[in-house]
Amino acid sequence: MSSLQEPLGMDKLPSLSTIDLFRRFSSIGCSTSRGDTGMGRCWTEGNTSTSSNYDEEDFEYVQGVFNRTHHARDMPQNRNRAPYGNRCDSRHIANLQHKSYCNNAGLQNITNMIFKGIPRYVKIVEVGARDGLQNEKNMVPTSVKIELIQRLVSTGLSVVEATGFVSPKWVPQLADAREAMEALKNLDTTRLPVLVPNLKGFEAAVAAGAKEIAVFASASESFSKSNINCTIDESFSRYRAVVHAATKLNIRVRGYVSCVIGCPVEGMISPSKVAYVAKELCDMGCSEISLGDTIGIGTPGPVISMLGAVMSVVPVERLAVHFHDTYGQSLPNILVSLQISNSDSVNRQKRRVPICQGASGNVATEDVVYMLHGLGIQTNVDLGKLLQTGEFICKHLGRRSGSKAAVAFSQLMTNGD
Ligand SMILES: CC(C)(COP(=O)([O-])OP(=O)([O-])OC[C@H]1O[C@@H](n2cnc3c(N)ncnc32)[C@H](O)[C@@H]1OP(=O)([O-])[O-])[C@@H](O)C(=O)NCCC(=O)NCCSC(=O)C[C@@](C)(O)CC(=O)[O-]
Repeated sequence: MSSLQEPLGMDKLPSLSTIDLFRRFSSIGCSTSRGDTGMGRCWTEGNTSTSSNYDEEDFEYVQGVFNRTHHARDMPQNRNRAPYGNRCDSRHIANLQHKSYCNNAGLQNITNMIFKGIPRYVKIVEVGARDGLQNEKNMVPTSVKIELIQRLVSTGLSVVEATGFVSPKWVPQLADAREAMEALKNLDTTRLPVLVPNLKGFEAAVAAGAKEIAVFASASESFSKSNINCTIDESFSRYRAVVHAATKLNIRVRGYVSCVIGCPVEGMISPSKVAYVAKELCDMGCSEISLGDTIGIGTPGPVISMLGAVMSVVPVERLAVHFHDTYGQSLPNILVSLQISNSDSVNRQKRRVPICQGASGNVATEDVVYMLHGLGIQTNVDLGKLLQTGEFICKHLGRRSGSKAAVAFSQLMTNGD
């Protein structure tokens, strides 16, 4: 998760502040549902109630229509809350957003039209503990990594990539992979894949108790050589051996493709090259192919072209996307990926289960979950807990949260009282 990085360009936001934007956005729903205006009142409803329950409206997006349901929900009465505590819980935020849509007929029609076909559930593969931490200059203590993963698991995430069994000479930050896996061996409710570059890494991963692995190829020849010291075709030979060994042990293998949009050395990468690498990984037995915009150069147009090419050779239900946020494009890229992977024109026969990967070290998973919940898309992730987890790791790294959702929420907390 990428609360690890400083927010990109937060100091260059337009004059309208985040809180003002949020107030404007949410006030439609607040005013019509309770005859009140402004965010402050909306927050107060759930938190100053003297009753232990309050009525809550849920909206479910089913086949192009938002359905409204009522239910009572326990609410704590204590207003001394954690920074991203109860008032920022994801259901509450999602409700506010749904109210905004649903209480305005025009907006609702537009939403239904634009998001027709968007999935109701998105699986998030969290990669912060590996992709986020691998580039940290200062060594992060193993105990902090372990606590980070435990906290991520407690948010409800079903897959948390834990570490990598790569060369410690190349990636010193992950030199403690064995110790980390040892400490996590009892976390059997959650899948904890680990990155593996070759058979040596695979053997070390299995010995440390890994039950799922990920191999990583590239669509750029130059990136392959600089990252794993071999050509793309050589990497296929290595990975075939790894997948073969993994299959014998019933170990699931994910396959990454890096540089799916562009490469720092080669420039733009052709969609057909990405499709070729993705298909090779798929054919050798990778159960899921994660398409990585490693340098975050993608925008929705090229992403659509790339996905179009890949989906013509790999079943869409086996695809995941992994966007870095270098130029602030990750959220639109995720959204457009979900839309195209569910579009009627893609495949009318199969039930599609698109997967979104919260790419770490860059886009914050908090921001992804915030966006998805705002659209009524389920993730199983508790946004409040995720924000606290982001705060935890940022504190250890000695930096501000890079999550825009976290920044927005802390401003809301300050202004809401
Ligand atoms: C692939 C290698 C190992 C080749 O590294 P090499 O130096 O070419 O390997 P070698 O076979 O010549 O061996 C050199 C030494 O490394 C050892 N070695 C060999 N393999 C291992 C291993 N698995 N674990 C530990 N040690 C290993 C080996 O035993 C030997 O030790 P020595 O005899 O000198 O003492 C190296 O280049 C490497 O580890 N690369 C990984 C780099 C990395 O992790 N990069 C970040 C991944 S992020 C990414 O790719 C993108 C992604 C996935 O996040 C998606 C996206 O963002 O788009």
